[in-house]
Amino acid sequence: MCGIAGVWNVDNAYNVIHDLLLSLQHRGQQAAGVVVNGFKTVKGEGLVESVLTDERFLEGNRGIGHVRYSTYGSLDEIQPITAYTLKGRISVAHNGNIVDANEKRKFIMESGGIFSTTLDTEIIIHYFSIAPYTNPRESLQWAMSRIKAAYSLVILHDSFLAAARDQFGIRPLFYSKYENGYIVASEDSALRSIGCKCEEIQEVEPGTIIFFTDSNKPEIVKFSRRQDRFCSFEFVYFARPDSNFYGVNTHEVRKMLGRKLYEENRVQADFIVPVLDSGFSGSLGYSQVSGIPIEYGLIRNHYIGRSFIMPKNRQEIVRRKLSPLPSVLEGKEIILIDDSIVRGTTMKIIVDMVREAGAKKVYVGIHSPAVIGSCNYGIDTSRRSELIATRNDAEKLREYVGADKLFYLSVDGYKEVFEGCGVNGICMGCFNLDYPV
Ligand SMILES: O=P(O)(O)OC[C@H]1O[C@H](OP(=O)(O)OP(=O)(O)O)[C@H](O)[C@@H]1O
Ligand SMILES: NC(=O)CC[C@H](N)C(=O)O
Ligand code: SF4
Ligand SMILES: [Mg+2]
Repeated sequence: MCGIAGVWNVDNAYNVIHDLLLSLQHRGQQAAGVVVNGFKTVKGEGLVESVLTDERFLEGNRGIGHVRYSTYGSLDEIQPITAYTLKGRISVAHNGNIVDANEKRKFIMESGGIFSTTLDTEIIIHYFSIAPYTNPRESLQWAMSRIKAAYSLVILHDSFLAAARDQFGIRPLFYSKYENGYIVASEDSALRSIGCKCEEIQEVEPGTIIFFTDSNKPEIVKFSRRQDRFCSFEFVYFARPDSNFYGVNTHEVRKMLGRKLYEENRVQADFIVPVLDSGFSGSLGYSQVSGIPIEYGLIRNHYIGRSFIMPKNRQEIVRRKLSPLPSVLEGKEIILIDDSIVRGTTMKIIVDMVREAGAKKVYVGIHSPAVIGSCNYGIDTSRRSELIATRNDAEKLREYVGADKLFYLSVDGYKEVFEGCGVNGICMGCFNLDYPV
C-alpha cells in the first residue's frame, strides 16, 4: 500500500510532492522518488526526509511522487519508473499489485518485450506502449481496461498528468484543486495537510482515469464499470486516523470496531493499554463502552516508524519502538488492544514485555477478525504460511502470543460495523477469503 502523489500546474512541484509524500510516509518507508518537468528525477532508498532533500530540489510545476512498501519485485526497486515510447515519455507511480503480473510479464517477454525493472508496475508502461492507438490518452485507457487490479496510479506524460483507479477501487486516490492547478494523493489527509479545503477534495472514482492537461480542466474518462471492493484494511490499519473514505473517518471506524469488540467480548481488567499507534482508536472505543480506563502502559519512540511494512528486522523495530512502563503495569490486570495480528510479530513481543514489567494478567483484544488469507492487492502477505492465524487454532494462538486470553472481533461483527456506517462494497478477503478478483 505505497503512497502516491501528483501535481499539475503548481509552482515548486518538487516541494509540494515532498510535503504530500511526507504525509503519506506511513504507506511506505523503503524508498522515495519524485519526477518533475522534463522527467528530471530524484530517487533513493529510505525515508522522504533523507531522499528528497532541499539540495536535490528540481525546478518544475508538474510531477509525480512515490513512497514504496514493496510487494512485487526486488526490495531495492524505487518508483516512479520512466520510459520512452513512440507515444511520448511516460512515468508511473503505483499503489497496489497487479494480480497476474507473472503471466503478463511472461506474455510481454515472449513477444520480444524487455523489462528494465522487476516491478509489476512496468507492465502498465508496456500495455500503454503496445496499445493499438497512436493517441496516448486512448492508449492509457486501453491499458487500464486490460489490467484488472490492483492499482491506484499517478502517471506523468509529456502532455498530461493522469490519476487512475482500478474498477474495484481497492486502493484509495483523491484529488483537489490547489492554487492554479491540481494535486492528487493516496489519502485526503495528505491533501488537507497542505491546505486543500475539504469541500474541494474528490475521490478518483473506481474504473476512471482523470486527465489533467493544459486546458486546466480535469477530464474524467470511465474505462470500466465501477464494482466497489475497497480494502477494509485501509480503515483498520493502513490509513491515517484523519483520513476519510466514502466520507467516513478512519479513526471513527476504528472506535466503532473497538466498541463492537467489547459488545462481543465483555472482558474486564484494571485498564486498557493501547498498542500504539494504530491500536489507539480501537482502545478508545472499547474504553468508552466498557468504562475501563486507558492507561499509558506502553510508550512509543516517535523516531521509529511502522514495523509491519518493513521487509526485514521487524522484531527489532517493535522492540525499539515500544517500551513498557513498570510503574503503571506492576501487579495489574490489563487488556492490550491492537488493530490486528498478521504475522504475530508485534503481539508476542509486547505480551512478553508487559509481563516482564510486572503485569499480573494480560488479555489481548484485536478489533478486526483473524487474518486467515493472503493479500495480492498491495500488501506483502502473498504467502498464507506467514500468517500466524492460518497455522494455529485459537488456543495455540493464545499460547503463542503468551496471553491469558486472546479475543478477536468476529467476521460478522466486522461487517456490521462497515454496513452500519454506510461503507458497502468492501474487500475483506484476508478475513473471510472472499476476494474481488
Ligand atoms: O502481527 P504483526 O505482523 O506484527 O502485524 C500487526 C501489527 O503491525 C502494525 O503495527 P505497525 O508497527 O506496523 O504500525 P503502527 O505504529 O501504525 O501501529 C499493526 O498495527 C499491528 O500492531
Ligand atoms: N505496496 C504497493 O502499493 C506496492 C506497489 C508495487 N507493487 C511495488 O512493489 O512497488
Ligand atoms: S485482502 Fe485484505 S488487505 Fe488485501 S485488499 Fe482485501 S481487505 Fe485489504
Ligand atoms: Mg501497530
